Amino acid sequence: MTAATPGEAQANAAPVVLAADRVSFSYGRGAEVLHDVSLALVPGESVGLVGESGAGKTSLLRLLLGLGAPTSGEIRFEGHALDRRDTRSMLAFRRAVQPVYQDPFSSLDPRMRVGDSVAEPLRSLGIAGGRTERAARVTELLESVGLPADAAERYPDAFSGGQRQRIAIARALAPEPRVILADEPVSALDTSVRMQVIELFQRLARERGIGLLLVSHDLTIVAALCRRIAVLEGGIIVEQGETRSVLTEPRHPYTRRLLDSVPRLP
Ligand SMILES: Nc1ncnc2c1ncn2[C@@H]1O[C@H](COP(=O)(O)OP(=O)(O)OP(=O)(O)O)[C@@H](O)[C@H]1O
Repeated sequence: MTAATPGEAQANAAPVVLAADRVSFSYGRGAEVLHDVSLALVPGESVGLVGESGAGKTSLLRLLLGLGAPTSGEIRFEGHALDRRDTRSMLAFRRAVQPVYQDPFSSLDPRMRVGDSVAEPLRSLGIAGGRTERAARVTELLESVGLPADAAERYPDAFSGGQRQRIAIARALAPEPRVILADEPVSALDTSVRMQVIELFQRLARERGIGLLLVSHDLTIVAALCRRIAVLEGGIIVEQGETRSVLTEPRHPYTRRLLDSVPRLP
């Protein structure tokens, strides 16, 4: 038996922050793209969501972000079904659940200084603070993702893809989220910086007790980062569990096929 890391110990005891509970979904009158999906996120634990293109990963993420409503089943935040009419709990939800997207070139406004981009959630989510307080918070956030404080005064085009993704992560951290939902956050980056950004996610999740859902088609990255894994095929979670056991003893033929398509796992 191996000792649990602090993140794991916390995860084992922590209550579920965000969950999909028997969620099915279709776009308009189209066919169902998610069928009876259940997935739970707890503070400090990283879950990898893997599956081939079209499996429904992004659709599930959008529902977990409250950007659409399930056709049946529920998205639950802190034990309650999301209710758009309840503005107070929706505000708490929007603070607590933050996205990080795939393409750091389009997710940052090129006309906004980096500091303003990072501070934007503080303003839009009504989080207290005057100018000085916000500036100090932006400095702290940029430093926590390994960027110099003077980055705040510059524009996104002064930064590489990896640095831009760090800026996007700093912005996601601004409202002190309990969960980050990351959709292929390193697949647009050079291979050489992918692991650095992944390690940053890992460190932040551990140090700040943030739950992370990492959508990826890359099993190597999920194996490196995530304690749990959920495998989605055709809108159905065909396998879910501890990453180590799922990847060493996959039970579902689809997981085996996914594994076979990876040249070598670390
Ligand atoms: N806006 C939309 N309207 C209608 N159908 C959609 C829409 N977005 C996605 N779909 C369909 O839903 C299914 C799931 O797509 P989704 O993007 O969630 O999969 P994915 O696993 O994230 O794929 P990828 O890895 O390529 O991003 C696909 O069949 C897709 O064609």
